Amino acid sequence: MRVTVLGYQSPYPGPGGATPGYLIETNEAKLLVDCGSGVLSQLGVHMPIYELDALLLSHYHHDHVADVGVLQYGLMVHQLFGQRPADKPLPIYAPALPEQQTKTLTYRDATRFFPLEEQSQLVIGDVHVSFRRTDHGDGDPCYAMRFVANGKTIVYGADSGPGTNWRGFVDGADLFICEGTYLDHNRPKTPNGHLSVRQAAELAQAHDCRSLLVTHLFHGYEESDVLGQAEAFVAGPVHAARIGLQIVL
Ligand SMILES: O=c1ccn([C@@H]2O[C@@H]3COP(=O)(O)O[C@H]3[C@H]2O)c(=O)[nH]1
Repeated sequence: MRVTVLGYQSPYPGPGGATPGYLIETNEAKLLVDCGSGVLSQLGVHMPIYELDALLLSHYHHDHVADVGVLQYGLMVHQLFGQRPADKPLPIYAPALPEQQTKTLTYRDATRFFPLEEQSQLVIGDVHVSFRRTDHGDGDPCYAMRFVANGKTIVYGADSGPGTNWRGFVDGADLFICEGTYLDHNRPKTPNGHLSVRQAAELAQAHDCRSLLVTHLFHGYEESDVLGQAEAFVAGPVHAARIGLQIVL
C-alpha cells in the first residue's frame, strides 16, 4: 500500500495548502480518503481524478468535505469526455448521519452515496476497510478507518479526541495516521474532540504501532516542533504530514 498526503491542514488551508485528504493506492484500488479544501488540485498531481475507485469520508466537517462538489463536477465532465464510463458513478462511502448532509452525495451519474455505520465492512479491490467511531463532533458520527491489504494495515484516525476507544482497532498498525491538532502551547485545558501531537505519539506508542504520521496540523506549525513533541513514539519512524509526502508499506 502507498499513502500520499494530499492535504493535512486544519481548520483552513494555508497559502498553497490543503485541508485533509489522503490517497491510498494498492495494485487493485485507488481510494481517496476525505476530500478537504485544495485536495482535488493535489490529487491531479498524482493521477487523473477519473481513475478513482472510491471516496471515503470520515465526517462532514468542512475541512474534510469542502472539495466534494467540485470532484462531482469533475467526474461528470470526464464522463461527458468519455474518460470514465457514464454508468460508473464513483461510490462515496460516508456516515449515514446527519441525513441532511448525505443528500448531495449522489449526483447525477457522477457519484453515488453509500451509508456507513460503525459495523460496516467494505472490500474495494484488494483492500478491506473497517470503521470505529471516534470522540469527535457534537453528536454526529466521525469514523476512523482501518485499511488492510497485502498483509499491511493502515489506520486513519480521522478527527479524534482522547475519549476514542482504540482497543482492537489500531493495535499493531503498520502506519497510524493520527491527528495532532495542537502543540503544547495551544492545547486546550478541556478536551474538545482533538488530540495534541504529544497525545498522538503517546497513543501510537501505547498501541504498538509500527510507524506514525501526525496530521490535521495548523499550517503555521514548524515541522521541527511537531517532530519534537512526538518524542514519545519510539517504536518506528515518525512523519509530520506535508503535502506530497508518500509512505510505502
Ligand atoms: O478549539 C478549537 C476548535 C476548533 N479548532 C479547529 O477548527 C476545526 C473545526 O473542524 P475540525 O473539527 O475538523 O478541526 C478543527 C480544528 O482544526 C481548533 O483548532 N481549536
